[in-house]
Amino acid sequence: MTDRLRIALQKKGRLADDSFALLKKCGLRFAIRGGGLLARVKNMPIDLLLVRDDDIPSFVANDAADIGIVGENVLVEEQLTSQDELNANITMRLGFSRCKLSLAAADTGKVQSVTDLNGTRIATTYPGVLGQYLRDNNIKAKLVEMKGAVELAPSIGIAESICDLVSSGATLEANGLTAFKTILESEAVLIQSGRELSAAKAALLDKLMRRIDGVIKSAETKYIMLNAPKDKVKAITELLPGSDSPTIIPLAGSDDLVALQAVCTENIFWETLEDLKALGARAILVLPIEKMMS
Ligand SMILES: Nc1ncnc2c1ncn2[C@@H]1O[C@H](COP(=O)(O)OP(=O)(O)OP(=O)(O)O)[C@@H](O)[C@H]1O
Ligand SMILES: O=P(O)(O)OC[C@H]1O[C@H](OP(=O)(O)OP(=O)(O)O)[C@H](O)[C@@H]1O
Ligand SMILES: [Mg+2]
Repeated sequence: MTDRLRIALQKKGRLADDSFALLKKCGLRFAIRGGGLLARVKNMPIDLLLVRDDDIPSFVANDAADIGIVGENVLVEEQLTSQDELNANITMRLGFSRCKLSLAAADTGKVQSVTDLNGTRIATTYPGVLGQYLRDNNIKAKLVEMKGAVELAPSIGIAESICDLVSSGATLEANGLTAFKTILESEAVLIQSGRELSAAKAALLDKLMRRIDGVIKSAETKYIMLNAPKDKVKAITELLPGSDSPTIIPLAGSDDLVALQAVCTENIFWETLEDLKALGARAILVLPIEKMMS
């Protein structure tokens, strides 16, 4: 096999754009064109394999790709349904494409909670995860497997409830359904097999993972600058999320005010700014951080 690191990515769909954006923020230069199934990264020995998301775990497990980006839901489903043990595991959580795999039913139907599921039919595209949940909870129900549009199942009379992905809840609402139990929480994950990589690929993967880590951290991290009364510095510092040692600088021409600057590793909400202001902080600036490496 070549010494270029091969990354399997979803070609088109809910994961695709965020996966491409993440790699671009890590400094990879590539262009995704119409029908291409393989994209070469111009400035690093990396190839991108562009495929359906369902194929990503098995491609990684079978050495068609070194790593992949896929929804945790798809990985777990493949782990539970593949004939042999799937040689693909999570190396890193990526924090985007967050969704839940939930059980849902119509408000007016006979299924309102988990205890009503015995003897009913549940429509799903996740027979592996749902089957495992039912076995673990000793529930006997019939699975109706569908390839998509699962939310339609109750209204067309082929199931009393469904088990499908929920994010905003808009699709459930549009179909008159309400979720009553989450059985899996999911986000995009970086996956890898247990096979050893060549030294060159391992070093490249290490570098890529450090950059991904930096991109994820910097997305949440902010730099805050403000002027504060000297006697309120301690109270103000305690309000700053995820910041332990701010820089304090004297302000020219002022004995009672100082400038305070700090890196906050968590999001700063409007409420925090209002609380800072109430403590006497002024000229508050919150700035994004483009890159970070610790
Ligand atoms: N509404 C949603 N909000 C956020 N993430 C979602 C949502 N729906 C799905 N996802 C995540 O994105 C992944 C891909 O979803 P998508 O709908 O693009 O899959 P697909 O139709 O199976 O695509 P493919 O054509 O690649 O097989 C899902 O497996 C899940 O992890
Ligand atoms: O809670 P919501 O924000 O409404 O999202 C949930 C919907 O999103 C996904 O489908 P998608 O729109 O990707 O369509 P598909 O299943 O046909 O690919 C999922 O299968 C749900 O139907
Ligand atoms: Mg798919």
